[in-house]
Formats: sequence, structure tokens, C-alpha cells
Amino acid sequence: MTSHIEPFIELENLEKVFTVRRKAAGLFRREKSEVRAVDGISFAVERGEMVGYIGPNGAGKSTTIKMLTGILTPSGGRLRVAGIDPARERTRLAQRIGVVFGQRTTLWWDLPLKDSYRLMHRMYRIPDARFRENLDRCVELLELGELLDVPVRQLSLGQRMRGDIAAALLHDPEVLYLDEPTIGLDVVSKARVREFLSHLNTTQGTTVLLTTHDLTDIEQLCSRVMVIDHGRLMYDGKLSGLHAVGESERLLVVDLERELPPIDVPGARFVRSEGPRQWLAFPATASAAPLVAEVAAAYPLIDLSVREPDIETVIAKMYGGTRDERRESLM
Ligand SMILES: Nc1ncnc2c1ncn2[C@@H]1O[C@H](COP(=O)(O)OP(=O)(O)OP(=O)(O)O)[C@@H](O)[C@H]1O
Repeated sequence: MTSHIEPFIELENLEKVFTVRRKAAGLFRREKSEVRAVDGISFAVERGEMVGYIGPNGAGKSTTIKMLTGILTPSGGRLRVAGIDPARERTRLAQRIGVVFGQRTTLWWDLPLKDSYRLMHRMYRIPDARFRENLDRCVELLELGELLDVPVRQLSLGQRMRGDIAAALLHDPEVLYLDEPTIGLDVVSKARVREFLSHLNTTQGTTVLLTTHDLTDIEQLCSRVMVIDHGRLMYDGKLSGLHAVGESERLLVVDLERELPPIDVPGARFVRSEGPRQWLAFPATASAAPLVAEVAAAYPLIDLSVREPDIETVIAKMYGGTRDERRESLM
């Protein structure tokens, strides 16, 4: 036994290289090429942290998560989750982690929700009392009561997602990996999922690693965010710092009573207009309140809303070039 406290998740120079064979000129020739999906990533996450793991499409997020669960074996570097090497002891690790993939379900499609839970009860050998306690808590907090007898195929996306989150938590995992848990959900379902995750983190101390394209998920849930691009860690810190590095802007969408010339107020830049609606950009690090007050005082308003920059835009600004340009440079 070592006496010092180890971080709960620890990556040191982690790598994953895929070899892809592509059809080349000539009938039987195939060219081999390498994709460095994860290209030397190091970070440590303490127990109880809730961390956002973000980046553009193809950045290497899912590949990292697959290595953290033991589904994929690293090509290089070192990896530990709760002191366990995931690829070598995948089954032992499975007892301690929960995984939710927003784009695919771990539930049995044709079975009522509660039957999927019963199967998990047996698969994970969860003690009866513990299972019942966890299920009751999830049913209450995720409002699953009326859905337990419904076959999974008949659930809406938001209901299924809540069902999947409960499924990942029945065996009391110490760490939860969430890959796009709010993708495709309506505003109300997103809010419910976020509220639940925040509650889980504060009451159970569950360590959470969250991959998402929705900046609001990160803003509302994570005190720390890591950005990866081209398989490398580009940023690790507070979300506000990311905005500053990316020099990103938020948008104020203004609905005027009638079509008017571009709004001119200090601290904001006119972007475009469409009839009586105008879009103004202002620094993401600035508060919207003074700007809203200025616009409201000087213009006949019907409505106002603030749009957050999406992560892809922030990242594109951080490293220059558009997403498509970066994607092209990958090929
Ligand atoms: N099994 C595989 N074989 C070959 N290449 C792969 C494989 N899995 C992933 N890749 C490649 O590795 C890179 C990283 O992919 P990954 O799925 O980890 O990205 P991501 O950040 O999760 O993207 P997204 O947001 O689109 O899900 C991409 O270039 C992808 O094409």
C-alpha cells in the first residue's frame, strides 16, 4: 500500500494510433496509413470532480473514453482509473464505473425499462437492498415511475436518456463517463438531466467526465474543462479562461418593434439583421446586463435573448481556421 493519495483518473502521455488501410490506385493495392486519434494526452482528475471533455468532431474524445473504460487498449502511455489499468482489468473496473453514450442505448430495446434494470441487477451482482435503494432514488429523481413498464423502443429520446442514466448508476459507480448525454434533447429534458447530474455529483460525490457539444452543459455543471484537438490536450482550466483564450463572443438577439438601422451601442458589434430582428456580438467574458439595459433604453424592443457561442466556434477561434479547414488538414 502506498501512503500518498493518487488522483482518481490519471493519464500520462496516453496514445491511440489506428492503422487504416485505404484502397489505392491499382486493383489490389492498399495503402496503410496511421491515424493518431489520441496523441500523447496527460491529465489527472481528483475524486469528486466534474470535468468537461470537449473538442471538435474527430478530436479523439470517444477514443479517450473507450480507453478509460477498457474497451480500447492504448498504443502507448499510462492510464489508471481508481488505481486500475482499464485494458488489463476491464471487468473489475466495470464494477466501479458507469458509462452513458447519448447516441446509443445500453437498454434492451424490446423490454420494459424495469426488465433491463433487473438484468443489470444480475449482471453486476448488485446486492438486493442496494439495488432497490439506487433504483428508487433514480426513479424518483429522474421521474421514471410511469415509464418502468414501457418498452424502451416506445420511449422518447429524453425519457430513454433518463432511463440510460439510471441504468449506469444502479451499481453505484464512483465515476460516470457521459458521452453527449443531452444530444437531441428538448430544453426541458436537458434541464432535467443537468439537474440530476449536479445533484448526483454533490450528494454522492460521483466523479463525472462529460463530453458534449453543448456549452451550456459545461457552464452549468463543470468547474473545469479540457479541450482536445487532433488528439492533443489544448486547454485545461476554467470555462471562463477558455472564452478569454478563444476571444469568443456571445450574441444578443434583439427583436425590435419594426425594422430599423443597425443598433449602435458601446460594447457590442452589429452582426446582421433580418427584418426587425438584429444580431449583436459582444465579448463572452463581459456581462450581458449593461448591454441589455442600453439597448432597452434606446430602442423599441419586443424581445431579447442571449446566445452562447458553441464550442466548435470557440475552438476554431482558439486555434485559427474554420472547422472545415482543420478537418482538411487532418486528411
Ligand atoms: N476504429 C477506428 N479505426 C480507425 N480510425 C478511427 C477509429 N476510431 C476512431 N478513429 C479516428 O480517430 C479520430 C478520433 O475519433 P474519435 O471518435 O475519438 O473523435 P471524437 O472527438 O469522439 O469525435 P466526435 O465528436 O465526432 O464523436 C478520428 O479521426 C476518427 O476517424
